[in-house]
Amino acid sequence: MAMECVDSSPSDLSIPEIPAWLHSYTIKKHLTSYAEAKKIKNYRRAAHVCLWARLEGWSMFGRLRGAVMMQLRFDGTFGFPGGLISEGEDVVEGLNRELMEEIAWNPTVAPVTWNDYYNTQVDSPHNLVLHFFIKQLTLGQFCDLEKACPQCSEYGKEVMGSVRVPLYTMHNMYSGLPAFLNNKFTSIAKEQLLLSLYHVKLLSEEEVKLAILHSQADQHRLTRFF
Ligand SMILES: O=c1[nH]cnc2c1ncn2[C@H]1C[C@H](O)[C@@H](COP(=O)(O)OP(=O)(O)O)O1
Repeated sequence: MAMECVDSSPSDLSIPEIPAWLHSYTIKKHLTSYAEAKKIKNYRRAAHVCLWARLEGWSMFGRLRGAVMMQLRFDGTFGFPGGLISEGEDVVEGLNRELMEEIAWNPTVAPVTWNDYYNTQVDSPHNLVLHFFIKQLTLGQFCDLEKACPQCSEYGKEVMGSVRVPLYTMHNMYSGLPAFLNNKFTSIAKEQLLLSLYHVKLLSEEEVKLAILHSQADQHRLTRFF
């Protein structure tokens, strides 16, 4: 018997416009509205969130603009916190539950809500609907969360730790964000990272383009070398 699905989503969820140059690089799966995604049968649903905070200042490596959280997963890839939504579970409730398990998130402090919804992509080969959220925290909340992460129930199991994404590019034009982009990411997490950085204006169009270009340039150098 099919289980009744709880759904607290508002009827007017819209998808933010993605400029063509970014779309071609970041939208690797079928982009769809939340309403359309709800009609898809026999797919599992997952929800992940980019948690970030604004941060002014400089380090010895470059300008600090913000703190963006990703996590090293059990399989050695990077991804955003979140996970599979149980059958019949509301997406936002399921996401907050996953965050409690994976990063010791306290949903009473700053719950992820539908106001943080960003978009939905359908991963057909894997029968997965991927909902993505972007949530801004205060820097204090972000730092508290970083400290709490190792206390989560999945620490050392599904989650090997949280990381801050380096948002600067160093003088060699590779170290920092371009090098980070050459890590292995799960599913569409790398594309979601670039979308998030552009969407919340932590990076300009030019900076996103350069980060992509410099990460690719290094791959080509390595290919030539070997
Ligand atoms: O960060 C991500 N962005 C997009 N899709 C992702 C991300 N992390 C995982 N995924 C995909 C690939 C996985 O098979 C499913 C389920 O996610 P996961 O976090 O592994 O789920 P559980 O924690 O095991 O519930 O989503």
